[in-house]
Amino acid sequence: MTTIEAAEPVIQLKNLSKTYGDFTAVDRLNLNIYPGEIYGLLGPNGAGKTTTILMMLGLTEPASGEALVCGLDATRNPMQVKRKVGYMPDDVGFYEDRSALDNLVYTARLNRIPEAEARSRALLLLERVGLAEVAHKRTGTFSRGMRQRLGLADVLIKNPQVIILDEPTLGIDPEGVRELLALIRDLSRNEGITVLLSSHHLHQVQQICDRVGLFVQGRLIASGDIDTLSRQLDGAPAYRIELDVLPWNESLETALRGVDGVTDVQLTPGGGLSDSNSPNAELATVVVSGTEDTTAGLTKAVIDAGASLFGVRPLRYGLDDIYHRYFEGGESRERLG
Ligand SMILES: Nc1ncnc2c1ncn2[C@@H]1O[C@H](COP(=O)(O)OP(=O)(O)OP(=O)(O)O)[C@@H](O)[C@H]1O
Repeated sequence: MTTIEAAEPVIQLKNLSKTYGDFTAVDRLNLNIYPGEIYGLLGPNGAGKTTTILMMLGLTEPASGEALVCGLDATRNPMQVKRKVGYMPDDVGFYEDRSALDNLVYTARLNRIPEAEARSRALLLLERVGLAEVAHKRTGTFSRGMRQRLGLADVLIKNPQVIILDEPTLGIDPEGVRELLALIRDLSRNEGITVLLSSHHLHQVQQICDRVGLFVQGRLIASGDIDTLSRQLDGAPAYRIELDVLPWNESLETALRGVDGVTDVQLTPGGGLSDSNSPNAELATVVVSGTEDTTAGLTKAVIDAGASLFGVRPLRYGLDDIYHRYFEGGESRERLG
């Protein structure tokens, strides 16, 4: 158990299911999200992300199971949950003919924040999300990126413990995405806010989330940090290490294959580099896959074989690799289920 997991979860989903007629949109979902975490719910369109979020907010009733948010059952206490949770839907609505400031003050009023405090808080938040200069402009003139930043200010006005963001980066240009993600990360790190965000953008999720859940056809097929996810890859080797060695021969290959934890050794095609000290010899670059970090064993094997080691580079699986393996491999998905 990590330190973060020693704390009480802020969000606890227990065997949560949702059906529409015969169709199961969310299937026995179990998930804990801990204080201050940024958790990414990652999945393709129709996977059930929005339905799950709506159940956490008490906006749609589960067929079975429980959604506890800040210790409250969301289905039974939607109003109390609403006070503690800021929710930003994928398309945030504002009064288009009113200014950014007016919109925020209006939300503050709805949340029973006293008038004087509402205005100062709104101005502070506009500053925080980089919209201070357009505070008095009508939101109808705002770009998608500006609207999302205003949406973030809008959910923050009531000082929530948790923010839930549904596809927050949808339709924003790359620079806008970068700014919004930096802002979300900053909020989490500096203010201890717990963040759940849904997305189908792998790279974005990978940049800011502490943990990620892969959601497919209503089921969470894997959850964890990037390293844990890669280890869960249905027995596939989680570690790859690139080595530059000289000379490359069969006995060195056998030695490397014999190291504990090694599952494969592949010579990189065209990976040979000239060694400046012996121009006639070529450095070989090999990729060694394994179920664990085999660096120490590989280094020893190269030296014991009388060869020279010129480079060792760990290659990590990106979330992209992981995502595609899960999403493409129907067969392995079955086995995981
Ligand atoms: N009110 C509804 N009635 C019937 N089916 C629904 C309803 N709401 C959602 N669904 C279905 O449930 C499944 C999950 O939908 P959901 O919107 O939760 O997915 P999602 O992962 O959020 O996808 P997206 O990224 O497209 O929003 C989809 O197949 C959708 O068609």
